Amino acid sequence: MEMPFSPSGALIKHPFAGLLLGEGPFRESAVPPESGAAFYVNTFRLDDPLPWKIPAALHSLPEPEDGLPPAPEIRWEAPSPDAYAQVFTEIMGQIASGRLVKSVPATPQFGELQPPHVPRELIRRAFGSSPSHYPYAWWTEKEGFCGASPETLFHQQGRRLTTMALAGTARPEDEGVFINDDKEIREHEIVAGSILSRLSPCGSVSRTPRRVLNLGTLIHFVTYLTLEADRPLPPDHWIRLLHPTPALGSQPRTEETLAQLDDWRSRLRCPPHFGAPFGLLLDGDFFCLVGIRSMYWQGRRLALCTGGGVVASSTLTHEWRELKLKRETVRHSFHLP
Ligand SMILES: C=C(O[C@H]1C=CC=C(C(=O)O)[C@@H]1O)C(=O)O
Repeated sequence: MEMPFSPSGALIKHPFAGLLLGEGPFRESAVPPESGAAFYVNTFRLDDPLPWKIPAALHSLPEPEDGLPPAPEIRWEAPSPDAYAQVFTEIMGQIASGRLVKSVPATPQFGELQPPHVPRELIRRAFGSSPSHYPYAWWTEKEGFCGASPETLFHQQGRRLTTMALAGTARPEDEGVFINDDKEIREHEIVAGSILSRLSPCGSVSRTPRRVLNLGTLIHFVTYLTLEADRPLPPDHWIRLLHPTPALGSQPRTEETLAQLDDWRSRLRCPPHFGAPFGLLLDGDFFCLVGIRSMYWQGRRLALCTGGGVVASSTLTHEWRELKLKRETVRHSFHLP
């Protein structure tokens, strides 16, 4: 497939409809359209007043053929552990004082894409990732982002909402100890329990037992949850109810803990869209990803951002290694060295 792409666009892989490309220019709206297609693009803080982006045209793209052009050269800078170590210490202090149970600091590695390549070429490289990943992208002429996320915030079909708790990370070869690791189990159960308690007042909820999701280069714990809602509610309601789950946000989630996380993220220079909901509304069906495993760009400057859950038993070295492991996974999903 030739690389499109229109000067502005959006792309997502939908579980049933496949790979869909929205071509700009987009009409922006505070509310979703009654019918047709609209992308939902917002920041982690949900501060875009017009998050519904209605494309000029929507195209279905064929499954990617094999074969990619050689990888573009990217000059990566070594990520600096100092700011991360400082934030980690502050989070552990908040946990020790009982004000916080969990938080998810996220930090980027910066790089410079070398000419003649442009970052939009990266989008095509994320298409061919495994069936457990959903490629997504959003771009204008000057900036954009692209990733392949294994995490859905929810999929809304009528009154049914399917969602997941995805948290707890290890290398696939460590699965034997991972499944017995109290810290990873606790990190996961904080997320699953929080989603369950947010959804329970809204209807009848069921959850699967915790299991291991193998993504090839990483494993996670995953729990799937399904809600049959008592009444139909618009996508924005569910976005605000669920985002951020403690897989990306702080537990407990209060104005104060959200503001604190915002401060940590900006000190770590985390891109504003990292971990935000990214979705597609298609005639009443709304599929929404959590925007992780991604790269962000302005001009040729790139940021590859990753985060990881911090709980009472976390250690700095372990967390720093996990961020590195996740960055390697992102590079792998973009077929980059
Ligand atoms: C925040 C990220 O991952 C989340 C999803 C799965 C496992 C996670 C973890 O174990 O910390 C994170 O909650 C990321 O990849 O940047």
